[in-house]
Amino acid sequence: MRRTLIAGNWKLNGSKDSITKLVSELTTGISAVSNVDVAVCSPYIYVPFTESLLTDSPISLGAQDVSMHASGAYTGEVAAVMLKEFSCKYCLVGHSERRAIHGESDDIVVSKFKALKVEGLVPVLCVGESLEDRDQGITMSVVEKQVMAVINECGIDAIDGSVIAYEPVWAIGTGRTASPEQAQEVHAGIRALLERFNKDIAVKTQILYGGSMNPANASALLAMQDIDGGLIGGASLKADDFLAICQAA
Ligand SMILES: O=C[C@H](O)COP(=O)(O)O
Repeated sequence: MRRTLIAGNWKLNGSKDSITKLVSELTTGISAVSNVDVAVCSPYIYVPFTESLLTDSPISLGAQDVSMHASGAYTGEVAAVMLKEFSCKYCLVGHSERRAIHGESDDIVVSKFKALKVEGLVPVLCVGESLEDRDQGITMSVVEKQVMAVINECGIDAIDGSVIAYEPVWAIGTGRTASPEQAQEVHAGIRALLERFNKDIAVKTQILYGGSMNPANASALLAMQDIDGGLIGGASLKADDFLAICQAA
């Protein structure tokens, strides 16, 4: 049986003060949550600070991005081995904001995915279609292409121990959520794709939904058969909302 994972993506938000308050509220409230894996993905600069605040907490730490390189003359980059040194368990790769704003291609996403696997971090591979893609009826082929980029280069075994997050671009930060049925259809499609290569890995892999998930819609989304958790943006910045989503799971 797959465990549920609720991961907060703080994006470019926070300060020492606000993170101290948020993590304090989360670590207090998390005792009421059971049978759910919970993680927060901090901005790089606050990773060590967040690590110290999470000491002895069941909440795992994650990062939002990683360099495809292990070391060297890559100004401004942060390597997977560095994230590991500060207890990051998870790291996002291929978030739509990085694909769209920073021009990250599938090739770059795959290289980052590989860099994380080398260091034993859990990549959270983000995939999803734009509104235009959905209107053209090509949602599944867009998502399959993004997942296949990793399988073609790294092999299906690399998906084992990784997480996939389906995030329709049109639902991110817009308040517009995919309906549970729309999300389930894509999640089932992703699982069917994995199953073509390896049934066990398909059954084991956690597939998260992301895109305006909040306390009001979380239960219905998380009740769907192939939705194994959430990647939460805006609502992860408010402890009450994030904890309510964890409880809904
Ligand atoms: O990584 C999180 C997603 O981009 C969802 O963000 P959101 O919950 O603010 O829509």
